[in-house]
Amino acid sequence: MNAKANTAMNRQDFEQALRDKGAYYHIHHPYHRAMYSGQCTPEQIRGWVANRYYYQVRIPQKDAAIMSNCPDASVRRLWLQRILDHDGHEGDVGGIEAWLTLAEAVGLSREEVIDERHVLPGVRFAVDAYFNFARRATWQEAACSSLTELFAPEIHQSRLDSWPQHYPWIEENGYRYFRKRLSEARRDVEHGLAITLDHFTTEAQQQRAFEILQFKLDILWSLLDALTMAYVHQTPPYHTVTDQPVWHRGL
Ligand SMILES: O=C(O)c1cc(C(=O)O)c2c(n1)C(=O)C(=O)c1cc(C(=O)O)[nH]c1-2
Repeated sequence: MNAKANTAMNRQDFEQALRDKGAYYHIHHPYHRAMYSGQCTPEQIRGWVANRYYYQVRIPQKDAAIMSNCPDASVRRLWLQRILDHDGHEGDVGGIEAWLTLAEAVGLSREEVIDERHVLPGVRFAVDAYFNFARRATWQEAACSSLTELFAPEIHQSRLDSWPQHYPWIEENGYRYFRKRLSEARRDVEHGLAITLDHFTTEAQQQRAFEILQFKLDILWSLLDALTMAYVHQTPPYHTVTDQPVWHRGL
């Protein structure tokens, strides 16, 4: 037998190893833990919602980038649904609009969210790293990077279970986004996972898949680190020299 035996995991073990990466999901970040244990101030909730808006608007652009790199129409036909989920279509205002409803429900104005004045540079850089990866990676690698969605239904559910009781000042209609994502994320991940299990079949490829998934976990964690500096430690960028939000609003 060839001395260089294939030590790749079988499909089932590979899927389990990808799922095990959930140990590093941002559900465990102190900022999230504080949010669903009721320890956040209204300002901290608003800061998270206003900054996460940048993720919301970038996600469909990211998905369009993946589609532009994918020559397979049958994959594109399914992937397209992600863009419709966020941008909306007849009968559904879409996730970006639902996020703006959440923003208003927590006391932000649409205007201050849409103009991205609250988006911290660290958040922008983290989200843009995801977008830029999707642009330059193969569509299979980019699909793999979406697999943090394996863990997303649990985080949306944890907000639905805990926020209304801890934060009675948040208007009920704000929760629609989280409810909407419960089924959408499950459907997305079925597709993303099938692509990943089909494509990453050698040991080296599977190691690459773990690295890609860790990259995405790093993005989500870094986003919350930036929020922690600004809204928990009260040390936003340039705090040693000014209390003004002088950072750029995106180029
Ligand atoms: O609220 C969250 O914690 C969270 C996490 C993630 C994720 O794991 O990337 C997504 C979402 N939400 C989400 O709402 C969403 O639409 C989404 C799309 C994607 C993706 O990578 O394509 N991730 C996520």
